Amino acid sequence: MHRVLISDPLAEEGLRILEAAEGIEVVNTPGLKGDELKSVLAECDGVIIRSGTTITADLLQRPSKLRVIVRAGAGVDNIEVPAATREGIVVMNTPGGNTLSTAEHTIALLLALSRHVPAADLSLREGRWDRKKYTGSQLAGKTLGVIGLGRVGLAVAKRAIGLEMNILGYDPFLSAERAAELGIESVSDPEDIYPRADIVTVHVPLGEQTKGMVGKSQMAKLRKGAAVINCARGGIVDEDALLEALESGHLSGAALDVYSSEPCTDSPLFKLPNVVVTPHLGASTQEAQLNVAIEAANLIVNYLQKGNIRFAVNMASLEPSELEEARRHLDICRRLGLFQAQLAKGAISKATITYQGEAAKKKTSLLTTAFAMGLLENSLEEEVNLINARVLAEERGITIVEKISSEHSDFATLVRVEVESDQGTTVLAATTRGRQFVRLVRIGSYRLDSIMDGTMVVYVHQDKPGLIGLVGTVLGKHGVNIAGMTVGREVEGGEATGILAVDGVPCPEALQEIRADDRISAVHVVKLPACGEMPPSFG
Ligand SMILES: NC(=O)C1=CN([C@@H]2O[C@H](COP(=O)(O)OP(=O)(O)OC[C@H]3O[C@@H](n4cnc5c(N)ncnc54)[C@H](O)[C@@H]3O)[C@@H](O)[C@H]2O)C=CC1
Ligand SMILES: O=C(O)CCC(=O)C(=O)O
Repeated sequence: MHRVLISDPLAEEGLRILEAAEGIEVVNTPGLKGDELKSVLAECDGVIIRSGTTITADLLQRPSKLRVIVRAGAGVDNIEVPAATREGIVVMNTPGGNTLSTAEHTIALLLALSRHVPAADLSLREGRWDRKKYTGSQLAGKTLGVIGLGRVGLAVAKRAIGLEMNILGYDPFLSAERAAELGIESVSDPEDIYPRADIVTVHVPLGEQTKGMVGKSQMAKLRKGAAVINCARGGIVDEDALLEALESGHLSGAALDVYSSEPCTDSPLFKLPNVVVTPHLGASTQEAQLNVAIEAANLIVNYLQKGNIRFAVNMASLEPSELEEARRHLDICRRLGLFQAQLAKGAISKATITYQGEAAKKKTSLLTTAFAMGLLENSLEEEVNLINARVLAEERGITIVEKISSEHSDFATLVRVEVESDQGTTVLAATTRGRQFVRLVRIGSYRLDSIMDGTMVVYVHQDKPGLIGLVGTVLGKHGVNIAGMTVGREVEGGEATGILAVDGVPCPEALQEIRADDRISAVHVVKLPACGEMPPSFG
């Protein structure tokens, strides 16, 4: 049974999906905080949050069962994503479900601001017929500066074009050509927006680079009488600088849906009549809440039931069909990692993974993570998975380099790994056989062909008659049955490598006896999962 905590209010339709899902137990207790939240989280496999819950590193500390965090919404700034990644917890969001509602709310604030709707409303309710005081400004013909032209920013721009506004935009990922097609004049430096805009609206995620991006110097560049809207995240517009610019009369107004600390019920900005405020309502429509709740519920159910990952913010997402396609290669890479970990001597400092043929066309960053997972999974106390393996490798000073080779090889698909340690370099290469088997086709300079399955005895010996028999005899004497054998050599009479697939794990005495023969220079036992056996994160 997988337990899922709902820690913020979620639309009924999402709850119903969770309750109907097989093997899912729902813990619907919005509003938990501090230690109580931590102890409930530790007993849950997954959690669905909105903006009311902040997931800190402390809440994620092991021991905890938590494997997945789903944000029913777009912004993940209320989750310490690097800490989740470190603990192997996948973080997913539901982008798109609340885009239109948030864009509409931005337009609502834009209109309310330009026509003083909240102040005029209050004044009339208080018995004043003040028509002159609330003379506004027309939006048609004005310039709206849009910073961040992703889903919400573009939807805002499209709607503002409908209001006959001119749009000046900046987003590092939107080309000038595409912007022009959409009727947006794009600039290559956001600083160019401020002197030309009548109103600036931000639609970027909150992060190191965007925190305070509309600050004192940007406000100074704005024309006198300009206005600012923040419907993205508190802190992107510097609240102190905004207050100063409004109080000095340099800015004519501001509209805010989000605050640097939430909930926020007391701010000097709330005392200014030319500031329109709402309590983080951008996504608060029935439609948006329905969309994100259904999407969040489906994401968590599919992950917990089938291992499917979509909209992950801390790993490459794979559609179920892509995952099915990638599984064989994930399996090759993890097995190479497991093999390397048992073969390489000394402290590993670098691993270079080269993809050739079919492998080169896959999501290689994910395959590389599968290799790192295999390399570390038997050495560390903590769970190593497709989310945290690269971070854990980095933490241990292992540099992982990924290469794509267009060279022709004898195999339709080939993954080669070269692991460097303080005691030398180990090279392995593998390919597939059929849908289920992984074939090791190279160890160091030896070419061979061995199925990477179960327990294997790998030894390096002089290429002389009788040595394979000797190893077999010793293993037989110690009750170890040999199920298969492969030998690879460079030149006749030189050194060769043998791999025996064995039915049991040889005891230390048997290995000692084999090592005692000075014609055998190395013996290793490598234990791999049975063919086809894969971890849950491979789907
Ligand atoms: N008020 C509310 O209730 C809601 C607020 N939001 C906020 O709006 C933000 C945007 O949401 P979406 O449009 O769905 O995200 P998105 O990911 O589709 O768009 C964000 C855009 O910002 C751009 N960007 C990033 N750094 C930038 C920078 N330094 N300068 C200019 N552009 C930059 C990105 O290239 C991207 O195109 C979210 O991160 C969230 O914080 C989203 C939904 C509801
Ligand atoms: O959860 C909410 O209602 C807020 C939505 C939001 O801010 C987001 O999706 O980023």
